[in-house]
Amino acid sequence: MRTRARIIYNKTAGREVFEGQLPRILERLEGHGLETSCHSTRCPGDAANAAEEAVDNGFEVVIAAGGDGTVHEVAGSLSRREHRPRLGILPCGTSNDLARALGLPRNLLEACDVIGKGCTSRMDVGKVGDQYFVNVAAAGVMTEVTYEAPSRLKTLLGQAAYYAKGLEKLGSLFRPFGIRVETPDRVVEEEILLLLIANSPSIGGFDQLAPHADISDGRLDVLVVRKAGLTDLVQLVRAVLRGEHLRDDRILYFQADQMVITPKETMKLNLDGEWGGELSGRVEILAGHLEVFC
Ligand SMILES: Nc1ncnc2c1ncn2[C@@H]1O[C@H](COP(=O)(O)OP(=O)(O)OP(=O)(O)O)[C@@H](O)[C@H]1O
Repeated sequence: MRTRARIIYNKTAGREVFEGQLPRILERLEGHGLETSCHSTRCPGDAANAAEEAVDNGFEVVIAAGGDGTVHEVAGSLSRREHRPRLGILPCGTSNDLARALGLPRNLLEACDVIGKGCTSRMDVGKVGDQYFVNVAAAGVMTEVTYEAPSRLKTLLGQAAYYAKGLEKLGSLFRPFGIRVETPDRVVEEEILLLLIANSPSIGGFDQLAPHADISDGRLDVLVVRKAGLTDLVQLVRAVLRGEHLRDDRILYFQADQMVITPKETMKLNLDGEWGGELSGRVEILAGHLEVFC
């Protein structure tokens, strides 16, 4: 019996290279003994619905082809279910943070081979309220930029779109916000600029922003940038690029498997680069929740 796989692809992701390669991708997966069928997403949110349908229809493998936004939607739908098909990823987005954390090849045919060879491992999934994330939950400075950079602009300009949108918002970017983060072994209560709760080390194209984050360690890595001025931030970005930011007093970094977040004002939550509602409530890690080809 051939394994039934459903490919859910976002043709608007990254540099829109996926559809042109689709015949070769299908051929490659079929060559590995997979019986494949496809769904092209029609709009934001459609990948989540398509993944729900794939589970209902008994597919054993669901392949997310796109960037982190597409993987976020697919992984979220799988994570909600009791019976969870294996997750494959064909990275064709702009940042592809999760694919990089998993060490997947950027070449789509080679990524098909990873799925075809059938080697998998268990991956942790983060949960905030009733929503899921695979890379990062974030709030504060710069995080609003990612979901406000329209996907067409991101496709055309790649990473530059984030920065273009960031510059446009400079005025409001550096406003600190009060927050309380309570984990089983600490309480952080102060004014901060940025909160990152990371499951993987690569975030927004920065490879080592949360350097100790591991997709399968059953823990979340919390990186807090304390209230700081523009000059401090410039120094911090330099420290990030040198991989020295964890030694900086303006940064707090710790690990936890659960926490309760209470912001002092309404804050937007960004999940894997997508709009995630309002920040607050319980955040936890679901250890080994998804089986992923890697
Ligand atoms: N047919 C579509 N038209 C417009 N937007 C879509 C469509 N299908 C999906 N989307 C949305 O496109 C957005 C971007 O997708 P995705 O994250 O996969 O690519 P990316 O932004 O290029 O990559 P990355 O997140 O890795 O930087 C997501 O918010 C997704 O919901």
